[in-house]
Amino acid sequence: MRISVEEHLSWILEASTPLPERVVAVHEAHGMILSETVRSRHPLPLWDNSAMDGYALRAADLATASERDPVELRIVGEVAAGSDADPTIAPGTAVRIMTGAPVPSTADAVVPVESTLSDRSDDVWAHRAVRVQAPARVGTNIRRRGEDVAAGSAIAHAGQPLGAARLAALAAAGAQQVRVRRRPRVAVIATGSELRGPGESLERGRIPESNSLLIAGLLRELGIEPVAVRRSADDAPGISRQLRELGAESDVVVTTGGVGPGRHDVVRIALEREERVRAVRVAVRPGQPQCAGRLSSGALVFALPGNPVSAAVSFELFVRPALLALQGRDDVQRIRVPARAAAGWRGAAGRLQVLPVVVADGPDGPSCVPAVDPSGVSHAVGGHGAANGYALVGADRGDVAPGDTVPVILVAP
Ligand SMILES: Nc1nc2c(c(=O)[nH]1)N[C@H]1C(S)=C(S)[C@@H](COP(=O)(O)OP(=O)(O)OC[C@H]3O[C@@H](n4cnc5c(N)ncnc54)[C@H](O)[C@@H]3O)O[C@H]1N2
Ligand code: MOO
Repeated sequence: MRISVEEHLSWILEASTPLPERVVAVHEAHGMILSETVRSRHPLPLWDNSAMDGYALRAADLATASERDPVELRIVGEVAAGSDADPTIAPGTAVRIMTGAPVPSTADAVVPVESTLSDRSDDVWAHRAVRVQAPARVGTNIRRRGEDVAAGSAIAHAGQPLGAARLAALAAAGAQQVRVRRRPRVAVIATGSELRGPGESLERGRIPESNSLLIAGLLRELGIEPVAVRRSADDAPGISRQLRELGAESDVVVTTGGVGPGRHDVVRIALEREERVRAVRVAVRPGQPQCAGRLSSGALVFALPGNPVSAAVSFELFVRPALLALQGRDDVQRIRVPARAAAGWRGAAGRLQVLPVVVADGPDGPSCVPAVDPSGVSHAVGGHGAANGYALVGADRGDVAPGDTVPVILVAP
């Protein structure tokens, strides 16, 4: 049976019920997914403040100001950022003010220092009196209290990721702690008797193990530090034991290799006994053989094909969305952007083609070029290393001609 990517993903997402919530300090929440609505405790900005280093004054005083006939205002004080001073500005006076400092309640405009003349030739800042050569409109260079965010308005919602900008917004809005979903505990097992670790000798038939680095790295790019990263020979009882052990102490176990129909494809064989795990063939290239579901020991399992690019594509299509859904993320799909194919390639008739590409920006918008030979993608670990995205060519689309527009997702961190 061959099922579509959408069908396999929706089955996976149904099983990916959100993990428990916990309250964490805002400064420890980077990369987590919010599970509540957060409202601003106060208006942003907190008070009317200056957008410029300059002079707070009364706009009416400058009505007649011109280059030929500057208006002179007497300096009656200074307000720096952090100061709580509120000096009174009577007609004909001004105060020196710095960016971010509260605007005195009797001022209604700020004129930047560089549009003024100082009363001292050796200094840009006026000492006793400042001369202004042009009128100013009421409100000029004043950032009004609440113009960015009103007090009590929602600043972030459940399901949204806490990236740097959103965390900064929460801190500015007075949040100290936030409710988030716990991060999944994820274990990784790279299977295959041919695999060798760094520095081990590569006799005929042996190859350097790379999938554990790939999967652990993709997890880290999601902010998840794997709880275990292991290597295993093609030994069914050994793999069953590891799945039992790791499945009991993790939320998710990701394996690579051993899901094909071969005599040594022992992960598939070990998982045959698991009632809630299903083995399917998905209409995608690469990444066709997939096993996924829930282990009797408790964790979700994703048994990905061993071919390195197949493993990477499978992670992108199925594991990443599941890890986000476990954390309650509202949007588990990447944004697709159209890119111009700088070279053409053969499609994957009847299957979704997920082709590693190098995406570059240019004067005509994004373009992409295959990072690997499109006729032999799944094993091409070397070329895949240069890819920063995947072109998604629909099952019914056929070949891609140079200059065609194709949807791509950007995956590089
Ligand atoms: N008769 C058939 N043979 C194959 C089929 C099929 O339908 N019928 N499907 C092919 C497809 S498509 C894929 S994908 C693979 C699935 O393979 P397995 O999951 O069983 O993976 P392995 O056989 O263990 O390995 C495949 C390939 O990848 C290399 N590999 C595995 N693990 C690693 C690792 N950790 N680091 C680096 N490289 C790894 C491994 O040496 C193999 O070259 O089956 C096809 N065959
Ligand atoms: O489906 Mo396999 O993943 O093409 O190489």
